[in-house]
Amino acid sequence: MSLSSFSVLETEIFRYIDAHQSDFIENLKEWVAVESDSVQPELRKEVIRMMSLAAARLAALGATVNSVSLGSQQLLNGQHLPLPPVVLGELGKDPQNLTICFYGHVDVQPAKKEDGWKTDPYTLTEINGNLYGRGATDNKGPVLAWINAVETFRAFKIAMPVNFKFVIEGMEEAGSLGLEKLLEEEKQGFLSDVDYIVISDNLWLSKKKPALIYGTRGNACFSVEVEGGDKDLHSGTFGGIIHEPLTDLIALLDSLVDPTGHIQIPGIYDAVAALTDEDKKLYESIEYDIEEHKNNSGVKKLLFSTKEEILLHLWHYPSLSIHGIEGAFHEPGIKTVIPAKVIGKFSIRQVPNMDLSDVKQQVVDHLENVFAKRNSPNKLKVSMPLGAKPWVADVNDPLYKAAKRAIRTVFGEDPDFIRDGSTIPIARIFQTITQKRVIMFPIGAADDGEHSQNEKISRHNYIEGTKVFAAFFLEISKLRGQLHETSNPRTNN
Ligand SMILES: NCCCC(=O)N[C@@H](Cc1c[nH]cn1)C(=O)O
Ligand SMILES: [Zn+2]
Ligand SMILES: [Zn+2]
Repeated sequence: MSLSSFSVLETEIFRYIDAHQSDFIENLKEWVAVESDSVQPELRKEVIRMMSLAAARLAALGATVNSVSLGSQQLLNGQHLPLPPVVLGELGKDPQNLTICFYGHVDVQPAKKEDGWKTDPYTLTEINGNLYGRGATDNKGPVLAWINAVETFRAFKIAMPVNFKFVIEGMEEAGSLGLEKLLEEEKQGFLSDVDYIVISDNLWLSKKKPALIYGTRGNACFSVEVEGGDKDLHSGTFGGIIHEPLTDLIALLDSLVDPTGHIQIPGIYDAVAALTDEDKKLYESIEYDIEEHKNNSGVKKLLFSTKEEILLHLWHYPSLSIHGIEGAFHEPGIKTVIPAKVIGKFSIRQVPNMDLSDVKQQVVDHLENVFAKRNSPNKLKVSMPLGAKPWVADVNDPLYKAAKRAIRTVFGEDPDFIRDGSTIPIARIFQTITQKRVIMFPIGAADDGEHSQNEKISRHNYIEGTKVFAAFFLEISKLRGQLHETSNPRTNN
């Protein structure tokens, strides 16, 4: 097929997508109606039902579908809960074509109308061009946009420009239990002939300007436990004569970060990669509205006032957040207790070239040092239950160039190349296992409110997102032959 016939085909394809908007929105409505909340055990059967719908949707496309069982998980109360299967789909096996593997998830965060939703979270509702509903942008909308784009090519009954593979999971919001093991097992099987992996599970930085994501931070999650005696005590009887575990813990937590956001753990910034000129150039050109970001957060003042400082502290530097204290009295009212054991939770977002085992050692050394100065007889235990490395891609990779061209075709402008301060651990896992390039190709806008009340995707982003994926397939098909001329994916530490 010549390049000029590509543009005729593109026009036809875009026309088809416009003409089928209502069908595509109806499909999203059907998916949003399933309360596939993976966080609450009582809704697990709905997640499993959602996986069957996703499998059926892929089968209707003509894909070969395998719903792989992951067994069960054991809850803290000892109860066993079935894990939803992972859906592996495959469409097309033309040896001339490149094979793109799309990863997405169809489980959602919890949502209740009384949390402050304007509409029922499980009834997709269009208001002023926005489609409101839980999962609309995270991640059911983007998964369906990809499927809509594949369906469009099928409708034209032409040779497919690429071979497709799908990995759709139902436990992303609960830590992707079992997925890494399955991907490891499929390294020589399902994943063996994959050329690229595409993830569309983040947002643009702006409401209007498209973006491609080339980096995410990792995360090191810590628990710090301070234990005194074996039972809670009355503060009237013991207050003033003992070392209180919660007082120790608050001192430990207070030692971690100063009021400017600077982490106080010695050595923590030592390995942070130097800022390159290329990074600086990318940051300067990014469209970013500080006021809008501040208003979205609901806070009165940010720690930094310039775009560059804010982006650097979200993407390029580690940050430390304190999340909570287990065992501390937190209910309303007064309770004059001294808790016997408390566990503080905090996490440190990881950037290239931090090393998780070094970070763990630095944290342990620092906390033990602070604790030692308190001369407390209490027991201190520090652990790192979760460690995810950062992920960075090369924006000069032909894959990113193909995505940029697709965006220009559909949106009429070049994307911003941005990072995401949060963590998508599966990107790095895919890259490590397959040794293939991963791209994060978002279609949702900055104000979509993932995980929040009134989550939405706009009709515009959903439909134009479908077109941009279709255009991307054509661009990828032009990469045949170039693939082996490029180097292996950049692996940061
Ligand atoms: N925009 C995508 C966000 C995905 C997300 O929220 N990921 C979690 C994963 C995580 C990290 N540490 C523990 N869980 C996140 O908090 O970044
Ligand atoms: Zn998501
Ligand atoms: Zn999410």
